[in-house]
Amino acid sequence: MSAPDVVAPVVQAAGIGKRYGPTVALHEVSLTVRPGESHALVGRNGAGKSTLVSILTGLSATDTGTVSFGGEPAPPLSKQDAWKAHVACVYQHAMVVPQLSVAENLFLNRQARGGFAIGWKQLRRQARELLDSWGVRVDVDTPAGELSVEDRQFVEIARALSYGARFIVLDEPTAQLDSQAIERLFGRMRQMQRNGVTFLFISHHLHEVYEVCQVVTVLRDARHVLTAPVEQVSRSALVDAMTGEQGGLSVRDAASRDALAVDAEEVLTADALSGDGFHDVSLHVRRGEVVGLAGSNASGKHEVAETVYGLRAPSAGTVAVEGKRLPPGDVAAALHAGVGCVPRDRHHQGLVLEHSIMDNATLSVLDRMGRGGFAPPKIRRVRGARALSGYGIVAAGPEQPVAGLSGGNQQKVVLARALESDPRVVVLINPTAGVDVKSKEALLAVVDRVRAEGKAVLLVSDELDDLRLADRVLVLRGGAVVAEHQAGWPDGDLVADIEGVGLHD
Ligand SMILES: Nc1ncnc2c1ncn2[C@@H]1O[C@H](COP(=O)(O)OP(=O)(O)OP(=O)(O)O)[C@@H](O)[C@H]1O
Repeated sequence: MSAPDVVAPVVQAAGIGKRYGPTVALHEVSLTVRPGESHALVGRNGAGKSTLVSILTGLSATDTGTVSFGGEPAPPLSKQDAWKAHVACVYQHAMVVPQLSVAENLFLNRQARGGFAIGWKQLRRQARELLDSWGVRVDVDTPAGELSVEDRQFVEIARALSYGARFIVLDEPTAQLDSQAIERLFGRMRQMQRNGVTFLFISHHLHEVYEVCQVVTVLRDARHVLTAPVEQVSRSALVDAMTGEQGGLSVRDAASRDALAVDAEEVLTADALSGDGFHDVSLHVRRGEVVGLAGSNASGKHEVAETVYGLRAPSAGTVAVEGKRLPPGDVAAALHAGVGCVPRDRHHQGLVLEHSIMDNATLSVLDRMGRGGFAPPKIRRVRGARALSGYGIVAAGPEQPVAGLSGGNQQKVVLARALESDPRVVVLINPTAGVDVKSKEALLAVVDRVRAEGKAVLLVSDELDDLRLADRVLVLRGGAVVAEHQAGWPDGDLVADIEGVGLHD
């Protein structure tokens, strides 16, 4: 027998099937993850990745098939502590109690184990020892809600390890991290891998799969289509496996478009804006122009965009649409003045999860569609159906609650909603977050169309592919605009400005 067969897989799922009503989320899916590897799980939005993870982590039951850990059958779903000893998933969204300290989050509900209570001093010491032992440098007294996304993820990983799990699922862990934080995460993953931790890594950024994983599994339309060492699968073969088509990807570059009309009038004016995390930022966006904002997460780019669409009030400066000043910090007024937005956090600012696609897609335009803010269901249904086809949303129909959509499909609903009101200014914050490579193309084509219609677009993104659409990109660092690049910029120049390093440093 060869060596790999001797060691039982960390996890083995065989013949997994799962339905949600009429939707087949998984059909006869199998997955084997070997100890010590970082195993990528990729697929288009709605392919079944999150559903598989919920089964592998004991959150939902399978309809068919089995799961085993280290060759032993998985515990019954009622024994959640036993699952925790095998596996944990770190999600994009925090699974910590924000008001409680890091130490409390780490040892919550475990203080009285074994019949004796642990004192606070001991709890803090244990927390510190745990974090130290995995090289996580976070103050244990910090309220968890104040942690950066990066630190919160490390704390959640450490918590999982403290339960004895050596198999960690990372569900789109890089989605909210800037490039430096991503490098730190990957460094930490490699280090933990050397210490016997196995990862299942979900990402829509395929280059990350090549950077940090050794094996990749592809799901497509609820089915397993491929498992192979990453060095045996080219990027285009991976995209083909995900889409079931041949032909790779194409993203348009703003540099290839006709130049803006010289007399295109200014639609969005932000004048000498200052606020929490930024100062003296001015923006002038004309009809049919896409202006990109780039920078690290601490650069202030999100805060500037959120001030433009009224989520934050500036401490100084003004925002105007077609010369009319907007009242500060008033989202509703910005919306009425013609500002549509894709917010940073779709769960808290973007969607009403328990409502249907058609309700969410028409949310911001209700007052224009019918008396008293209630659109007739027929109109909502038609518009919902239009959103499904126009944005390639995978769903049972316009009446499906948004909560039952995959993450990427939820993001498409947010974009549909932002544009439904036919705004003059569109503020997009990470519009392709969580969106699969192929859908990304379609969404970026929407941005191109919006520009052609003469809207002014402010596009905040961490992704160079997204920023390629911009006629010019402003780079923020330390809350101020430090550089401006016209379309056609070389990647290296933009990245150097974002990171604040000279190209030849
Ligand atoms: N709670 C639910 N109710 C109804 N349908 C659901 C539910 N959860 C998932 N689905 C459906 O199951 C299918 C698989 O979804 P899943 O979330 O596993 O996809 P995914 O691969 O994780 O996608 P993404 O990359 O967009 O996160 C989708 O068609 C989705 O709409």
